[in-house]
Amino acid sequence: MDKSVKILITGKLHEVALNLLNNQPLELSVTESLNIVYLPDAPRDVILKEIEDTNVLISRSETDVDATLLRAGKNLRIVARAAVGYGNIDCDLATELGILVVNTPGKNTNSAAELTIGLLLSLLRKIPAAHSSTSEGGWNRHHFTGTELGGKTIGIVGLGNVGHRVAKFAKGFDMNVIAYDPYISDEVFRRNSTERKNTLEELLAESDVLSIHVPLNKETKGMITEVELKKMRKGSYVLNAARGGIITEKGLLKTLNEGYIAGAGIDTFDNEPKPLKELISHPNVIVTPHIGASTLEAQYRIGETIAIQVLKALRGEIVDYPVNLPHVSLLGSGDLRKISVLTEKTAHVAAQIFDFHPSLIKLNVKAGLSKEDLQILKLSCIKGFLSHASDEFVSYVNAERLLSRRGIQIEVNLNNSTSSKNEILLEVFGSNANEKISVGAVLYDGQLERLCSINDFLFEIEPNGDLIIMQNHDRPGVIGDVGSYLAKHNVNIAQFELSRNRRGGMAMSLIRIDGELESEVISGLRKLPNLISARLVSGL
Ligand SMILES: NC(=O)c1ccc[n+]([C@@H]2O[C@H](COP(=O)([O-])OP(=O)(O)OC[C@H]3O[C@@H](n4cnc5c(N)ncnc54)[C@H](O)[C@@H]3O)[C@@H](O)[C@H]2O)c1
Ligand SMILES: O=C(O)[C@H](O)COP(=O)(O)O
Repeated sequence: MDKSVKILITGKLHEVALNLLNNQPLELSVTESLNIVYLPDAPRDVILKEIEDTNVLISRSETDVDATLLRAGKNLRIVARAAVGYGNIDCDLATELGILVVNTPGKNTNSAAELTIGLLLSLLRKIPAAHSSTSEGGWNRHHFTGTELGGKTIGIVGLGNVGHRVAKFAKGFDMNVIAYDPYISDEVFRRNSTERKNTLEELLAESDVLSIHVPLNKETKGMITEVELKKMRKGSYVLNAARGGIITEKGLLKTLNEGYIAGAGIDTFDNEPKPLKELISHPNVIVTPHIGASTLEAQYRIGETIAIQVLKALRGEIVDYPVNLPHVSLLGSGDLRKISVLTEKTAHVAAQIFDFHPSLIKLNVKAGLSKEDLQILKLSCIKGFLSHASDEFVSYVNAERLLSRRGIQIEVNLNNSTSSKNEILLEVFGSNANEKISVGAVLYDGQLERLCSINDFLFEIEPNGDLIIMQNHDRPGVIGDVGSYLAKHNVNIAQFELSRNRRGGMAMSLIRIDGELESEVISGLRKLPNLISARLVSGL
């Protein structure tokens, strides 16, 4: 079977990304071979064809990762946006399909903020027009009289990474900086020494320059129309290096034509790569072709980050910049990662040993973790539990959604303990009082994993490879019969653990085997004398 992972890249990436993917560093190496298909600027029909057997898509703003593309990507597991804005990705559908979306926030902040200031200086000092005129032999010193930045007020909409950096640069030019961002605390405004405006209207009324730095989404689409622009003072300027569509181009063009807005600097448009002709050719408009992130430095940082995100995700590790991983604080803690892996394995065992319809899962964890960490354990538990029973791809992304669709509740309890022995007890309940199973596991010293109980039976077995779980009457000869039977079928036993409730009573055995087991071997095992049940627990 071909185990290679196909990575389709549809935007231009810095070579550092390709180098990292091609020569994975030891600590990030993945077991599967990677088949990297690099098609920057590929037309849509080519992408639609290539996506069919793609597992990882790495894209930039020119690729619309819409429902058509996502649904065509039957094997798609990761969409990696090599930048910040993911308005061009149908994240809801990606979540529904269990596809992880990652991006690289903060890696192009400086470049986008510098371009914004570049547009502002160009606009107020008429640099592009002065350059064209002078390079054509003109010397029109009076025609190019401009306006200073110093003393003017810049109104920033969205005081996130880029907005905050633009504010910092603007202060360097002695501008007054005001900002509108209802989603951040007063503390952030204080830290940035930026004056908060509680409404967009207030901000518009006081700004000489309006600079947009919000993401494009349902709320921000069309948030600045002709009406909002007319709330600014006549002769004001507008900058948009965030996303086309936040300012309506029709409204902007109208106010420019009326001479109400004195000029605009625009890097991002409604219809890229074919923006509105009247807007880009307007004499008071300065335009660039969405190059806010296009610097060597930003592209290096983005390339490095996106390759690492993809490798981490392929290794099943927690990524640093998930877009659609719900409520998970971004964790790097080794202990948490190891406990979550063991939780997933414990849930995977539990999912293979009950004979009733589960209605409630209780995950009890004894470890030195914080309350926030419980979310990742919860997702690991669901992932381990459902991946056995579901044909759907179960990931950290869609785990909660898939569980609730099955009507199963989950409860996670933490007993905070700083002991070197971390304990996991997973209980699964059905709707009748007698329907309950439990599986316990322990992580010793942050590294030694052991499965330590199933219901009332105690063990100490490594949860790796395939396990046979067998119940039998505690009578002489059972172990011998099972050993000979497995040997006859060429099955090598790596570990055998027997536990019984009382002498001559019931016993349970866990047998860790090397290699894979044919299902007929398990059926045959069940027919041995004194055997009550035998199941194979695989995929650990
Ligand atoms: N031109 C380019 O090449 C380029 C480069 C980088 C970023 N961008 C774009 O710039 C935008 C900002 O990027 P960022 O890295 O600063 O993102 P960010 O997430 O750090 O900041 C966005 C800010 O907008 C605020 N916000 C959201 N909705 C708002 C609303 N309705 N009203 C007011 N504030 C609101 C958020 O609270 C947040 O503080 C994004 O759209 C991004 O795609 C463009
Ligand atoms: O959202 C972003 O980060 C910028 O718009 C840059 O996107 P791009 O470099 O993929 O065009």
